[in-house]
Amino acid sequence: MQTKQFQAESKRLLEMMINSIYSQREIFLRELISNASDAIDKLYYKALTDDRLSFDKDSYYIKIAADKDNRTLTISDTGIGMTQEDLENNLGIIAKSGSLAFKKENEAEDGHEIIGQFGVGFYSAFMVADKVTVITKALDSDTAYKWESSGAEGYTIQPCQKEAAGTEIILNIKENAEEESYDEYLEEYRLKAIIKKYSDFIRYPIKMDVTERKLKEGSESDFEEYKEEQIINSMVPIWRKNKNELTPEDYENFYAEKHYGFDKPLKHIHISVDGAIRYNAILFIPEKMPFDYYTSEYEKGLELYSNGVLIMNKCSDLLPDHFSFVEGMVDSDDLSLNISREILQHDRQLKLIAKNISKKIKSELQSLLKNEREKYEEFYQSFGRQLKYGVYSDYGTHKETLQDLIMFYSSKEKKLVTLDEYVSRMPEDQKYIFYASGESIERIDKLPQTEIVADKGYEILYFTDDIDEFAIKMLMAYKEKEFKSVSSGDLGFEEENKSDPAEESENKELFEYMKNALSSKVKDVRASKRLKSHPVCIAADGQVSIEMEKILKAMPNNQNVEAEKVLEINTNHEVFQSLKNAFDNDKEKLRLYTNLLYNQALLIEGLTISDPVEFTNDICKVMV
Ligand SMILES: Nc1ncnc2c1ncn2[C@@H]1O[C@H](COP(=O)(O)OP(=O)(O)OP(=O)(O)O)[C@@H](O)[C@H]1O
Repeated sequence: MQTKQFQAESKRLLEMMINSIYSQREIFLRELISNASDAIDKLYYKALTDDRLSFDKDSYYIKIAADKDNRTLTISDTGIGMTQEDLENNLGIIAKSGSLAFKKENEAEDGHEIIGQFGVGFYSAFMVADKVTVITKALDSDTAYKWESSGAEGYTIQPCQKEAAGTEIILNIKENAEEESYDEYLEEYRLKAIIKKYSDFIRYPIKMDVTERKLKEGSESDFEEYKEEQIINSMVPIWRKNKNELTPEDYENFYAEKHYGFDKPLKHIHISVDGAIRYNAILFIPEKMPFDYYTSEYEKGLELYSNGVLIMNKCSDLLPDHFSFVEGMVDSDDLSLNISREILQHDRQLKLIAKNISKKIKSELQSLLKNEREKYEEFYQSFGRQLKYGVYSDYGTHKETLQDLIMFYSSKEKKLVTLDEYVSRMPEDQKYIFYASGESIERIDKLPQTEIVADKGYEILYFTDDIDEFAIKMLMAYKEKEFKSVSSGDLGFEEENKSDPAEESENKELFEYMKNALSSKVKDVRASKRLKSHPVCIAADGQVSIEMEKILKAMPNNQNVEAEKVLEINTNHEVFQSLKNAFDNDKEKLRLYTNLLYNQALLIEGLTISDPVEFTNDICKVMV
């Protein structure tokens, strides 16, 4: 018989499983039961949507049988089974290759990380077994097949005998090693506990022959043992259970079993609605960002069930983009089983559910922000960008919903603050909500433009994400207070508007000369009203700010949009005296100084200078 090779990635995963020192080996049973339940689900779904098939719920179950003498543990199901081709495709290749490829760079060699972070499914059997045999017969098929593997060297497939459709997975449990005991996976009480812990809500009965004791017939003190088939799980789906009966661990186990995320959820939301629309939902706000979250690979959506039957894995219509990080499921009796994606989009019920869910997520986030600030900030580190993106997208349609959930770093508080917090402590004379944009908090801290606003004692919000300024432009104002960049032309300060006409006309020619020297690079050169200790800065007139220019330039379809730059000179700085002297005595020197100041201002802003060699030559000219 020919031994076939595993696909390279499967082999690696398998080796990790075999050598695993993962502490939670017990999850293999959860994985195998979950696969069995999925297989019955598939059959159930088929029967419900195909008139030729009938589904008698009672004859569908999962059975767990331990045989201590032969050291085997068998998990059988009466599900849809697998064809020879299915066996090749499902058990020889891993579907989640993307996650494995990602983990390659990060994982610990023993596979600890990968097991903890991703559902490893079928292969987890190799954590406890040194040989795995799968006997399966697909629905509508005449032949059954046996798949067998003792590990990474490969697997065999051959025809075999099996009466009914379904799958039987036989694990040859490893011998105990020095520090590892595997016997527990053959113990009734242990298996029962594992099933209860992870698979209690599985909708099909998980049966097991359990040893019970009874009084011997005719005796009053002698007991005898006997075996009795029992259903171990309660079979009530967790989402149909009363919230009061459930513990946080129940939700965490459900999250892990469903592979919603590789972290522990930050928060769960259990919804039961029984009114014009009826549905149950369990939603999770993850703690950590999925590795592909901000990529096009990420698929948002909730699992959609109709009366307990899974009809769609990722129903994207249930979640708006700004809450795309939410994981979970919705079950409604009011949806048709035969529903297609296209029909779903227009389904009134589904739209109502989606709207309802959105409201619920918002209010949960608000209460998290109010009552568990630290947790919210943790959440915000991962998904804040998505919320800000939500403010900006769809022409600002969702800005009202989201404006109280977004936060920015505050110059005064040195931490994230909400817009409401900012506005509520604004001094009476402060007209605007001030913000400054830059690459990082450290860089913004040093921006010359922030000086005068900070000196007035006003708080400044730091915008460090690409999306920040775009979102704020969409918001325009919060509680009637407009947003104002510290770099904008008019900061609305009284003294700013008081200028000395004599001084202005005196400097007019100098600035005109400097502007011409810089030709089209700047729109204007003027005396700064915001600089205190720094000699120079660049400000932007008009709609496009310097930060926005940087972002737009970095985009692949860059339209060459540029900010209208204004070079601002601090007339109280000593450098200004040098400029005046040069203007009176040495125009060539003024030209040199102008170029230097302009390039300095660009560098402070984090912009690139067009000719670095010329810039360094200019510095040398000043030195010699
Ligand atoms: N008991 C079973 N009956 C029928 N098919 C099965 C059974 N067990 C596994 N399979 C098939 O093998 C595939 C691979 O299983 P595996 O557990 O590795 O990943 P998965 O279940 O697809 O993913 P996940 O574990 O993340 O849900 C399944 O998708 C299914 O098609």
